[in-house]
Amino acid sequence: MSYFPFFVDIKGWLCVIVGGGKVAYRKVCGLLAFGADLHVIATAFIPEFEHLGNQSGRLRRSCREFQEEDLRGADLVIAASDDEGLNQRISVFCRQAHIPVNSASGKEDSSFLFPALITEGPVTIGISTGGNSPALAHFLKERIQGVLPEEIGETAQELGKLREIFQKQYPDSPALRRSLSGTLAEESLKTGKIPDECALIEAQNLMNKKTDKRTNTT
Ligand SMILES: C[C@@]1(CC(=O)O)C2=NC(=C\c3[nH]c(c(CCC(=O)O)c3CC(=O)O)Cc3[nH]c(c(CC(=O)O)c3CCC(=O)O)/C=C3\N/C(=C\2)[C@@H](CCC(=O)O)[C@]3(C)CC(=O)O)/[C@H]1CCC(=O)O
Ligand SMILES: NC(=O)c1ccc[n+]([C@@H]2O[C@H](COP(=O)([O-])OP(=O)(O)OC[C@H]3O[C@@H](n4cnc5c(N)ncnc54)[C@H](O)[C@@H]3O)[C@@H](O)[C@H]2O)c1
Repeated sequence: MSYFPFFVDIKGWLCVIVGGGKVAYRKVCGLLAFGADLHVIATAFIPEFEHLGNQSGRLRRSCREFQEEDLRGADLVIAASDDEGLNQRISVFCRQAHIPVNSASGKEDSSFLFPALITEGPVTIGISTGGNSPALAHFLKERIQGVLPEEIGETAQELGKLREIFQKQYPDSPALRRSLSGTLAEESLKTGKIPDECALIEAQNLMNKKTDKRTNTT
Protein backbone atom coordinates (compact mmCIF):
# COMPACT_ATOMS: atom_id res chain seq x y z
CA MET A 1 0.00 0.00 0.00
CA SER A 2 1.17 3.52 -0.64
CA TYR A 3 0.91 6.31 1.94
CA PHE A 4 -0.64 9.70 1.29
CA PRO A 5 1.99 12.47 1.68
CA PHE A 6 0.80 15.42 3.75
CA PHE A 7 2.82 18.62 4.05
CA VAL A 8 1.91 19.66 7.54
CA ASP A 9 2.80 22.78 9.51
CA ILE A 10 4.12 21.29 12.78
CA LYS A 11 5.40 24.56 14.21
CA GLY A 12 4.58 24.59 17.93
CA TRP A 13 3.28 21.01 17.94
CA LEU A 14 4.14 18.97 21.01
CA CYS A 15 5.99 15.90 19.78
CA VAL A 16 6.70 13.20 22.34
CA ILE A 17 9.58 10.85 21.54
CA VAL A 18 10.21 7.74 23.60
CA GLY A 19 13.79 6.51 23.27
CA GLY A 20 17.20 8.15 23.20
CA GLY A 21 19.06 6.00 20.67
CA LYS A 22 20.06 6.41 17.02
CA VAL A 23 16.53 6.12 15.68
CA ALA A 24 15.08 8.65 18.14
CA TYR A 25 17.97 11.04 17.39
CA ARG A 26 17.31 10.90 13.63
CA LYS A 27 13.62 11.70 14.15
CA VAL A 28 14.38 14.46 16.68
CA CYS A 29 16.71 16.20 14.21
CA GLY A 30 14.07 15.99 11.48
CA LEU A 31 11.27 17.36 13.63
CA LEU A 32 13.38 20.18 15.15
CA ALA A 33 14.16 21.52 11.68
CA PHE A 34 10.41 22.07 11.14
CA GLY A 35 9.79 24.08 14.31
CA ALA A 36 8.16 21.48 16.56
CA ASP A 37 8.44 21.43 20.38
CA LEU A 38 9.91 18.16 21.57
CA HIS A 39 9.82 16.14 24.76
CA VAL A 40 12.17 13.15 24.65
CA ILE A 41 11.89 10.52 27.36
CA ALA A 42 14.52 7.79 27.67
CA THR A 43 16.34 5.80 30.30
CA ALA A 44 19.61 6.54 28.46
CA PHE A 45 20.63 8.98 25.70
CA ILE A 46 23.35 8.65 23.07
CA PRO A 47 25.95 11.48 23.37
CA GLU A 48 24.71 13.21 20.16
CA PHE A 49 21.76 14.55 22.19
CA GLU A 50 24.15 16.61 24.34
CA HIS A 51 25.24 18.60 21.28
CA LEU A 52 21.65 19.60 20.50
CA GLY A 53 21.31 21.62 23.74
CA ASN A 54 17.78 22.69 24.54
CA GLN A 55 17.15 24.54 21.24
CA SER A 56 15.99 27.71 23.01
CA GLY A 57 13.53 25.75 25.12
CA ARG A 58 12.11 23.74 22.23
CA LEU A 59 13.82 20.48 23.25
CA ARG A 60 13.18 18.95 26.68
CA ARG A 61 14.77 15.72 27.78
CA SER A 62 13.63 13.49 30.63
CA CYS A 63 16.07 10.78 31.64
CA ARG A 64 13.73 8.17 33.12
CA GLU A 65 11.26 5.40 32.32
CA PHE A 66 8.34 6.36 30.08
CA GLN A 67 4.90 6.79 31.77
CA GLU A 68 1.56 6.89 29.99
CA GLU A 69 1.07 10.35 31.48
CA ASP A 70 3.83 11.58 29.08
CA LEU A 71 1.39 11.29 26.18
CA ARG A 72 -1.04 13.84 27.62
CA GLY A 73 -1.42 16.78 25.21
CA ALA A 74 0.82 15.23 22.56
CA ASP A 75 0.14 16.19 18.95
CA LEU A 76 2.48 13.54 17.54
CA VAL A 77 4.30 10.58 19.07
CA ILE A 78 7.38 8.54 18.14
CA ALA A 79 7.84 5.21 19.88
CA ALA A 80 11.57 4.58 19.33
CA SER A 81 12.53 2.50 22.35
CA ASP A 82 14.19 -0.89 21.93
CA ASP A 83 11.32 -2.49 23.88
CA GLU A 84 8.94 -3.77 21.21
CA GLY A 85 6.13 -4.36 23.71
CA LEU A 86 6.38 -0.79 24.96
CA ASN A 87 6.41 0.60 21.41
CA GLN A 88 3.31 -1.42 20.68
CA ARG A 89 1.46 -0.22 23.79
CA ILE A 90 2.26 3.38 22.90
CA SER A 91 1.03 2.77 19.37
CA VAL A 92 -2.29 1.26 20.55
CA PHE A 93 -2.86 4.14 23.00
CA CYS A 94 -2.17 6.76 20.33
CA ARG A 95 -4.34 5.15 17.70
CA GLN A 96 -7.24 5.04 20.17
CA ALA A 97 -6.64 8.68 21.08
CA HIS A 98 -6.27 9.68 17.39
CA ILE A 99 -2.72 10.91 17.89
CA PRO A 100 -0.44 10.31 14.87
CA VAL A 101 2.16 7.73 15.89
CA ASN A 102 5.35 6.33 14.37
CA SER A 103 6.93 3.22 15.81
CA ALA A 104 10.49 2.05 15.30
CA SER A 105 9.30 -1.53 15.75
CA GLY A 106 7.58 -1.60 12.38
CA LYS A 107 5.20 0.06 10.00
CA GLU A 108 2.26 -2.07 11.24
CA ASP A 109 2.38 -0.06 14.47
CA SER A 110 2.78 3.29 12.70
CA SER A 111 -0.03 5.53 11.50
CA PHE A 112 2.51 7.53 9.48
CA LEU A 113 6.00 6.94 8.10
CA PHE A 114 8.98 9.21 7.81
CA PRO A 115 10.15 9.91 4.27
CA ALA A 116 13.70 10.45 3.05
CA LEU A 117 13.74 14.24 2.91
CA ILE A 118 15.26 16.89 0.69
CA THR A 119 14.80 20.38 2.13
CA GLU A 120 15.89 23.53 0.29
CA GLY A 121 14.20 26.58 1.83
CA PRO A 122 10.47 26.24 1.23
CA VAL A 123 10.96 23.33 -1.19
CA THR A 124 10.54 19.93 0.43
CA ILE A 125 10.68 16.63 -1.36
CA GLY A 126 9.70 13.54 0.61
CA ILE A 127 10.35 10.05 -0.73
CA SER A 128 8.69 6.93 0.61
CA THR A 129 8.68 3.35 -0.58
CA GLY A 130 5.72 2.63 1.69
CA GLY A 131 8.18 1.13 4.16
CA ASN A 132 9.36 -1.49 1.65
CA SER A 133 12.92 -0.31 1.25
CA PRO A 134 14.35 2.61 3.25
CA ALA A 135 17.61 1.95 1.35
CA LEU A 136 15.86 2.58 -1.98
CA ALA A 137 14.32 5.77 -0.57
CA HIS A 138 17.83 6.90 0.40
CA PHE A 139 19.27 6.23 -3.10
CA LEU A 140 16.31 7.87 -4.83
CA LYS A 141 16.90 10.93 -2.65
CA GLU A 142 20.56 11.07 -3.74
CA ARG A 143 19.57 10.79 -7.41
CA ILE A 144 17.00 13.58 -7.14
CA GLN A 145 19.48 15.77 -5.24
CA GLY A 146 21.90 15.27 -8.12
CA VAL A 147 19.55 16.82 -10.69
CA LEU A 148 18.10 19.65 -8.59
CA PRO A 149 19.36 23.17 -9.38
CA GLU A 150 21.44 24.47 -6.47
CA GLU A 151 19.32 27.55 -5.80
CA ILE A 152 15.95 25.82 -5.95
CA GLY A 153 14.89 27.14 -2.51
CA GLU A 154 15.66 30.74 -3.42
CA THR A 155 14.01 30.28 -6.82
CA ALA A 156 10.79 29.14 -5.13
CA GLN A 157 10.90 32.13 -2.78
CA GLU A 158 11.36 34.60 -5.64
CA LEU A 159 8.61 32.95 -7.68
CA GLY A 160 6.37 33.40 -4.65
CA LYS A 161 7.09 37.16 -4.60
CA LEU A 162 6.49 37.49 -8.35
CA ARG A 163 3.23 35.57 -7.98
CA GLU A 164 2.04 38.20 -5.51
CA ILE A 165 2.91 40.90 -8.03
CA PHE A 166 0.85 39.13 -10.74
CA GLN A 167 -2.07 38.82 -8.36
CA LYS A 168 -2.05 42.60 -7.92
CA GLN A 169 -1.30 43.40 -11.59
CA TYR A 170 -3.73 40.95 -13.19
CA PRO A 171 -6.42 40.32 -10.57
CA ASP A 172 -9.03 39.34 -13.18
CA SER A 173 -6.85 37.17 -15.44
CA PRO A 174 -6.16 33.82 -13.74
CA ALA A 175 -5.20 32.22 -17.09
CA LEU A 176 -2.59 34.91 -17.72
CA ARG A 177 -1.23 34.54 -14.17
CA ARG A 178 -0.94 30.78 -14.65
CA SER A 179 0.92 31.21 -17.96
CA LEU A 180 3.31 33.77 -16.49
CA SER A 181 4.02 31.63 -13.42
CA GLY A 182 4.54 28.59 -15.63
CA THR A 183 6.86 30.40 -18.06
CA LEU A 184 8.94 31.84 -15.21
CA ALA A 185 9.24 28.52 -13.38
CA GLU A 186 10.17 26.70 -16.59
CA GLU A 187 12.73 29.33 -17.59
CA SER A 188 14.41 29.39 -14.19
CA LEU A 189 14.71 25.58 -14.20
CA LYS A 190 16.13 25.69 -17.75
CA THR A 191 18.64 28.47 -17.13
CA GLY A 192 19.36 27.78 -13.46
CA LYS A 193 18.87 31.52 -12.82
CA ILE A 194 16.89 32.84 -9.86
CA PRO A 195 13.96 34.81 -11.33
CA ASP A 196 13.66 38.54 -10.63
CA GLU A 197 11.62 41.43 -12.02
CA CYS A 198 13.76 41.44 -15.21
CA ALA A 199 12.83 37.79 -15.66
CA LEU A 200 9.21 38.86 -15.34
CA ILE A 201 9.59 41.30 -18.25
CA GLU A 202 11.39 38.60 -20.26
CA ALA A 203 8.59 36.14 -19.51
CA GLN A 204 6.00 38.69 -20.65
CA ASN A 205 7.96 39.22 -23.90
CA LEU A 206 8.26 35.48 -24.40
CA MET A 207 4.54 35.05 -23.91
CA ASN A 208 3.79 37.90 -26.33
CA LYS A 209 6.02 36.23 -28.91
CA LYS A 210 4.21 32.92 -28.45
CA THR A 211 0.84 34.65 -28.80
CA ASP A 212 2.03 36.52 -31.96
CA LYS A 213 3.26 33.27 -33.46
CA ARG A 214 -0.07 31.60 -32.83
CA THR A 215 -1.98 34.56 -34.33
CA ASN A 216 0.27 34.61 -37.42
CA THR A 217 -0.15 30.93 -38.11
CA THR A 218 -3.93 30.99 -37.85
C1 LIG B 1 13.98 7.70 5.14
C2 LIG B 1 14.43 7.46 6.57
C3 LIG B 1 13.85 8.57 7.41
C4 LIG B 1 14.16 8.48 8.88
O1 LIG B 1 14.00 7.44 9.50
O2 LIG B 1 14.57 9.51 9.38
C5 LIG B 1 13.95 6.10 6.98
N1 LIG B 1 14.95 5.32 7.33
C6 LIG B 1 16.13 5.96 7.19
C7 LIG B 1 17.38 5.44 7.51
C8 LIG B 1 17.70 4.10 7.93
N2 LIG B 1 16.83 3.07 7.94
C9 LIG B 1 17.49 1.95 8.38
C10 LIG B 1 18.84 2.33 8.74
C11 LIG B 1 19.91 1.43 9.36
C12 LIG B 1 20.87 0.89 8.41
C13 LIG B 1 20.34 -0.32 7.70
O3 LIG B 1 19.86 -1.24 8.37
O4 LIG B 1 20.45 -0.30 6.48
C14 LIG B 1 18.95 3.68 8.42
C15 LIG B 1 20.18 4.55 8.57
C16 LIG B 1 20.81 4.94 7.28
O5 LIG B 1 20.48 4.40 6.21
O6 LIG B 1 21.70 5.77 7.42
C17 LIG B 1 16.93 0.61 8.45
C18 LIG B 1 15.51 0.43 8.77
N3 LIG B 1 14.52 1.34 8.56
C19 LIG B 1 13.34 0.79 8.93
C20 LIG B 1 13.58 -0.51 9.45
C21 LIG B 1 12.52 -1.40 10.09
C22 LIG B 1 11.54 -1.94 9.14
O7 LIG B 1 11.67 -1.91 7.90
O8 LIG B 1 10.59 -2.48 9.73
C23 LIG B 1 14.97 -0.74 9.35
C24 LIG B 1 15.73 -1.95 9.80
C25 LIG B 1 16.51 -2.65 8.76
C26 LIG B 1 15.86 -2.86 7.41
O9 LIG B 1 14.98 -3.72 7.33
O10 LIG B 1 16.31 -2.25 6.42
C27 LIG B 1 12.06 1.41 8.81
C28 LIG B 1 11.77 2.66 8.30
N4 LIG B 1 12.68 3.54 7.82
C29 LIG B 1 12.02 4.59 7.28
C30 LIG B 1 12.62 5.77 6.93
C31 LIG B 1 10.57 4.34 7.17
C32 LIG B 1 10.19 3.82 5.77
C33 LIG B 1 10.63 4.73 4.63
C34 LIG B 1 10.13 4.30 3.33
O11 LIG B 1 8.92 4.34 3.13
O12 LIG B 1 10.93 3.93 2.47
C35 LIG B 1 10.39 3.28 8.26
C36 LIG B 1 9.24 2.33 8.04
C37 LIG B 1 10.24 3.88 9.64
C38 LIG B 1 9.71 5.25 9.78
O13 LIG B 1 8.61 5.58 9.37
O14 LIG B 1 10.42 5.99 10.41
C39 LIG B 1 15.95 7.36 6.75
C40 LIG B 1 16.71 7.64 5.45
C41 LIG B 1 17.70 8.74 5.67
C42 LIG B 1 17.84 9.50 4.43
O15 LIG B 1 18.64 9.15 3.57
O16 LIG B 1 17.19 10.53 4.34
N1 LIG C 1 19.16 1.57 14.35
C1 LIG C 1 18.42 1.58 13.29
O1 LIG C 1 18.83 2.11 12.25
C2 LIG C 1 17.04 1.01 13.32
C3 LIG C 1 16.29 1.10 12.20
C4 LIG C 1 14.99 0.68 12.27
C5 LIG C 1 14.46 0.13 13.43
N2 LIG C 1 15.23 0.03 14.51
C6 LIG C 1 14.60 -0.46 15.77
O2 LIG C 1 14.29 0.74 16.52
C7 LIG C 1 14.52 0.54 17.89
C8 LIG C 1 15.42 1.63 18.45
O3 LIG C 1 16.65 1.62 17.78
P1 LIG C 1 17.91 2.38 18.36
O4 LIG C 1 19.08 2.00 17.55
O5 LIG C 1 17.59 3.82 18.51
O6 LIG C 1 18.03 1.65 19.80
P2 LIG C 1 18.90 1.98 21.09
O7 LIG C 1 19.11 0.69 21.78
O8 LIG C 1 20.10 2.80 20.73
O9 LIG C 1 17.95 2.90 21.94
C9 LIG C 1 16.86 2.43 22.62
C10 LIG C 1 16.38 3.52 23.57
O10 LIG C 1 15.17 3.13 24.18
C11 LIG C 1 15.21 3.60 25.55
N3 LIG C 1 14.24 2.87 26.38
C12 LIG C 1 14.06 1.53 26.46
N4 LIG C 1 13.06 1.25 27.34
C13 LIG C 1 12.59 2.43 27.80
C14 LIG C 1 11.57 2.81 28.71
N5 LIG C 1 10.79 1.90 29.32
N6 LIG C 1 11.38 4.12 28.94
C15 LIG C 1 12.14 5.06 28.35
N7 LIG C 1 13.13 4.75 27.47
C16 LIG C 1 13.35 3.47 27.20
C17 LIG C 1 16.65 3.41 25.96
O11 LIG C 1 16.97 4.21 27.08
C18 LIG C 1 17.37 3.85 24.69
O12 LIG C 1 17.58 5.24 24.71
C19 LIG C 1 15.13 -0.86 18.03
O13 LIG C 1 14.09 -1.71 18.50
C20 LIG C 1 15.54 -1.26 16.63
O14 LIG C 1 15.35 -2.65 16.41
C21 LIG C 1 16.50 0.46 14.50
